[in-house]
Amino acid sequence: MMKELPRIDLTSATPGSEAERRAAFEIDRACKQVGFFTLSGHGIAPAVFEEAYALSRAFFRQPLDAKNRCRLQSGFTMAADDYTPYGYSGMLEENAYAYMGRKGLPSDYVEKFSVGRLIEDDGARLPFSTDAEGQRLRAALKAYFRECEALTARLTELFSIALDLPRDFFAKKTSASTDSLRSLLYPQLSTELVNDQGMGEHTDGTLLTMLAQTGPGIQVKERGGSWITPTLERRDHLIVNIGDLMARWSNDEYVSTPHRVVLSGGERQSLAFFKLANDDALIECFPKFCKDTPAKYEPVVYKAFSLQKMNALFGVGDAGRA
Ligand SMILES: O=C(O)CCC(=O)C(=O)O
Ligand SMILES: [Fe+2]
Repeated sequence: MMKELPRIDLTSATPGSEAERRAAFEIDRACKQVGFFTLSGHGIAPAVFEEAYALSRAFFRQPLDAKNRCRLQSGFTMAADDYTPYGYSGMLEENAYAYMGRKGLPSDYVEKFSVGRLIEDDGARLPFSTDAEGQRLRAALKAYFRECEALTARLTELFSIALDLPRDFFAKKTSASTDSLRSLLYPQLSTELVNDQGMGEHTDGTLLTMLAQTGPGIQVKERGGSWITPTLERRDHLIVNIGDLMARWSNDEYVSTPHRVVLSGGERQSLAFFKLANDDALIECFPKFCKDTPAKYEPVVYKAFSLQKMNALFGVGDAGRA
């Protein structure tokens, strides 16, 4: 039984180096085994994480009516089917089980503040407060978002090496993806709460997810069914997992592993970055994984693949929202 996640260190993994090939091979193995690994040596400065945590925490500490002013009216930025959320969402507003199409299960004890690619445009109208604190939060989340974009670009190059694909394969498939970043605050477990569910068991719909955390809380269900609680040696290390999109693309050779968050003795913050694909990207079994075995899935355009899940989460169609 696995106790900890595989660890990948990128310190010497410069493009073209032997260390890069080794890291690609280790990532490949981790994705087949558990679909999760921890990441160090990635080059994001500790201060970038700490700014994002500190300013998010200051935001969440405000009274509810101040936080409620930082919501998008529609909940979304553009058309009704554009599910890039921006701004605040409160405790028990979302339900990770519903996202999985499972009805009647408890909602999540977590507060979130979300941004997407529009954060890179300083002129974009986004639901931050206009005071100095609001603008500092915006700058901190922008800085972290940009680091996440750069790092996932590097990680997807490692995937392309592992998968015998051209180095720029994923860059082309993700050039206009509606990636998002969510800053999360989980409350301390207390007798006022009806359960210890920070986030119900789910898989991510993503290509990749990168998670930073201030302390343990996420639990990963390994293939045997037992739960691993990963710990990080340092607050600037990351937990990376692949999502349903990568699982499907790899003919399920890579696993999109269920995970959940359990509340405990202290408050916990996390930063979750979700890397997606272009709406028109064709998701068709990587040649490496359908040489000897037939492709399990029909080719699908990413937009069609993702809408089904998002409709369930946001209560469109019959999946409902708890
Ligand atoms: O906050 C965490 O630790 C996990 C969040 C997560 O799994 C998600 O948002 O999909
Ligand atoms: Fe998740």
